[in-house]
Amino acid sequence: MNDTKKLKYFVLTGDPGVGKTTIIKRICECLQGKGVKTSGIYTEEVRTNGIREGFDVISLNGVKGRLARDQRLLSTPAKYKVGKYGVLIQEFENIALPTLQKDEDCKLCLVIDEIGKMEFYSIPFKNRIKEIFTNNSNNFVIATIPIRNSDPLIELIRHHNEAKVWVVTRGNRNIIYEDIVKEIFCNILSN
Ligand SMILES: Nc1ncnc2c1ncn2[C@@H]1O[C@H](COP(=O)(O)OP(=O)(O)OP(=O)(O)O)[C@@H](O)[C@H]1O
Repeated sequence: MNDTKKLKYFVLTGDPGVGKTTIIKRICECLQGKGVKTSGIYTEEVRTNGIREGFDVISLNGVKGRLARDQRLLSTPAKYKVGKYGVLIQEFENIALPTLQKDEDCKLCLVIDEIGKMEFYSIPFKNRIKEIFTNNSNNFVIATIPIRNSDPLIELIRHHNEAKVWVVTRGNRNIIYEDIVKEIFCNILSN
């Protein structure tokens, strides 16, 4: 029997640093090139002389802020930490939240790379994610989630009946892009 399930959520997971953000950027370029409206965020490692200092959050329209930094680089200790990194919630929210506004008038593709422990220290962000994955909007979503079991909301996303999840590996990261794009267009065009 054919699987005719309608998909709204296109989710990537995989080990840290395997290439998820790189794939999402390619997908966004492709969607934008075909006239699909996109909005959202990427997160990226920040390294100096090869040493990881933290992570930035970058909106699709190029506005950048800090998501987390090595505590030793912060003048004021952060309230929330993940490993050695202090999470800069306000800076993250300033960039991320405006990009994830409701937009019911058109077929918008929201891009959320990533939905994880650091980001969930922001309650407004977590609430918005919950809303995105539990309401009935027109929006499509491309998101990344951690490979390991974590927050119940992340597990809801992983097992959502309107989601397809791809596990990115070093073996498939150069070819998986085509399958994801095909699936997205199949669902966007048939909606
Ligand atoms: N297909 C690829 N071939 C070679 N190098 C790659 C490929 N994809 C990504 N990389 C490199 O691997 C590094 C990590 O890539 P990327 O940030 O996309 O991974 P990620 O899974 O999103 O990481 P994170 O878990 O930190 O979010 C980058 O330096 C990137 O240039």
